[in-house]
Amino acid sequence: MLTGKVAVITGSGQGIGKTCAETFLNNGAKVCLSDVVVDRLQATYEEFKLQYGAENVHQIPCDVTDKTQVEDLFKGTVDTFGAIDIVFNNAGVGIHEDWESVIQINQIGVIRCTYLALEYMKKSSKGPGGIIINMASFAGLCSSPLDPIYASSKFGVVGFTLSHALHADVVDSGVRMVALCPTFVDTTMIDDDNMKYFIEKIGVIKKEKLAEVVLEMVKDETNNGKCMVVTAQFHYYKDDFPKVEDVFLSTKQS
Ligand SMILES: NC(=O)c1ccc[n+]([C@@H]2O[C@H](COP(=O)([O-])OP(=O)(O)OC[C@H]3O[C@@H](n4cnc5c(N)ncnc54)[C@H](O)[C@@H]3O)[C@@H](O)[C@H]2O)c1
Ligand SMILES: CCCCC/C=C\C=C\[C@H](O)C/C=C\C/C=C\CCCC(=O)O
Repeated sequence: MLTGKVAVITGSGQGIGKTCAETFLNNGAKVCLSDVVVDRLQATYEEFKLQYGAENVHQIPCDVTDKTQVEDLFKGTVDTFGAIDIVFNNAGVGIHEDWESVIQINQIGVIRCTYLALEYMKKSSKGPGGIIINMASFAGLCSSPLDPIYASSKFGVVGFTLSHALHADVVDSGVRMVALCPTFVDTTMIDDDNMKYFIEKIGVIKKEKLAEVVLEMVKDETNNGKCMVVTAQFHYYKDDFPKVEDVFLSTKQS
């Protein structure tokens, strides 16, 4: 159970973010919903307020590319619920005509939210500690010619998360930092003819199943610096990323 815990989820007006919000609420957490699309956010907020009570759900519109809005998101959550224990940096876009905005939203947005959330969560700032889950993708672990920019943004999230988890600012902060790499999930993001071939080959993850894995990650207090891979068939922490000391220790001088 997550009773007494407070979660912030970016991009939670629909899709994976909305389903994870529902799973957290069902497990006793208070949730601050957030999205750049305000009418979608409002509709989800109204739905959850009826179902879970106004004391358990809050909404703050936020574009993760805007520093002031991200600051207002975390400050507003603490003002409303008293603290932040869980941040799910989920907001993202798929195939998009403007490649620079994909990097801005999917990669820089995650980095910005991580830095600002840490200020409210770390124990040295009298925060409660907790977990920051950064949404990447299986496309952040393999070459994906369908959309190299999307893949690049997600490789960036994996690299940042695994590296920042080991940074001096994080290791003693009481905050765990974890990356999430699902294959295709049943949201409108995958409504694209070019993806059909791959989807038929590897299948689709149900949002509800992915949300259960996210819940498992929240409850696992030993997962700092790990990367969770989720497929339609199984999920596991990928543990074969070399660490810098492994690379240097295994390098023979010629
Ligand atoms: N659906 C998949 O197959 C899949 C697989 C792996 C990873 N992902 C990732 O999961 C995340 C959620 O995707 P989804 O499938 O639920 O898609 P979705 O389109 O249903 O949801 C994404 C949400 O993010 C919001 N958003 C977009 N830009 C934003 C911004 N600048 N600021 C704040 N919010 C913004 C959207 O309004 C939307 O509500 C994304 O990061 C995506 O890359 C999706
Ligand atoms: C790589 C697909 C880019 C499309 C972006 C839109 C939606 C993304 C959804 C998921 O994040 C994709 C997840 C896993 C796909 C991984 C590999 C597929 C390889 C396809 C290719 O060869 O490009």
